[in-house]
Amino acid sequence: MRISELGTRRCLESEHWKKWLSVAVNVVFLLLGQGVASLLGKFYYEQGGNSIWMATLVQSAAFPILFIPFLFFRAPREEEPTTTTTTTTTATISQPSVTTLCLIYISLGMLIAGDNVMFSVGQLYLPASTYFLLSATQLGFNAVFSFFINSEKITILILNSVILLTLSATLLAVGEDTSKPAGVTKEKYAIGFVCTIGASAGYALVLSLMQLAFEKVIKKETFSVVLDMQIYTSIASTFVCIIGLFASGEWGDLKGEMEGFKTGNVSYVMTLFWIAIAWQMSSVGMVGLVLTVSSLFSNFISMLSLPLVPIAAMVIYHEKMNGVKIMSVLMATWGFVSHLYQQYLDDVNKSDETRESDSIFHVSDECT
Ligand SMILES: Nc1nc2[nH]cnc2c(=O)[nH]1
Repeated sequence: MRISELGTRRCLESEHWKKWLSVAVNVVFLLLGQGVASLLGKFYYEQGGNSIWMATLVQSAAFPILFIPFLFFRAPREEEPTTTTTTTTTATISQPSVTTLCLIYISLGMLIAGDNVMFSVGQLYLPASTYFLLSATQLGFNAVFSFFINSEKITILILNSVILLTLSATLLAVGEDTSKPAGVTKEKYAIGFVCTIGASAGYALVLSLMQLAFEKVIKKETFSVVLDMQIYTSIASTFVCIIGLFASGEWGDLKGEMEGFKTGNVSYVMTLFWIAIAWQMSSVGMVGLVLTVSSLFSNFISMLSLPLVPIAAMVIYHEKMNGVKIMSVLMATWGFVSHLYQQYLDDVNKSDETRESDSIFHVSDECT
């Protein structure tokens, strides 16, 4: 083996480990962020919070905290097209125009705002059991969108993991509170029902479109691309929420909501503040996983946080785990391992293909 070939192989291996490390970090961000946001979101509603637009606004409004990593990881914008070198050819990857990027960020941001508002309505109007049941459709929607929009192969392992996690989320509904939240009329219940299905489909659509934008337009795999996507879509989404907050008249009720909050004013502000931070953390993980793995995997990890919440409640509040919840956690774990194993097989296949193409000595940007 030539020394240069050995160097390239080592470099490819190090890229491979970097990818898996980045996947692990994104999984932790998404699980932790989504878990904390869900627990605190529940607390907000239980303590007397009932502003749909405020609950939606906090899902995107803390984007300015991302300016800190943005300054460190910002890649200088290339003026020239990026070139990828092989020994035989020099491929040119053209950069998308600013107009194209703006259109992508604004439309995704508006879709995200729509999803978030439906997500908040569902949580406010539905009992936990119905909410879990309906949210369980999220992965099914994503499998369909991934197939049609992202041309993903739905293998037996992926299908197995989708079915297991859907069942796991469905099981969580058993034994949960089935009574309508106080003050929820039949009409509001129906609205909550439709909105939760809409949010499940909307979230899956957003993730698949984001993957499409990364693969077909942005064509780069860096942390700065994740930050760009998260910051710019959050700006658009926050803008929509502020309009909604004023247009709905909820703005005028916020003072009363804060004063009526059972644990006090400071607790009200702190709850919203930490919900907002947790959503940013979760969203960075969510976008990062769409970029490094796929929209389906990202949605899968979002859903995984559902059965993990009872475990967190057991550790933090010493709540009892019943048999059904244990089953739900075991199914989710099996589904997770199944999905991860598919990723591993895909990775091995990719490495084999790269090795084969070593004969024409293809070298990625980082390894030249
Ligand atoms: N519908 C929906 N919206 C979200 N926003 C952030 N996470 C989720 C999720 O799991 N489902």
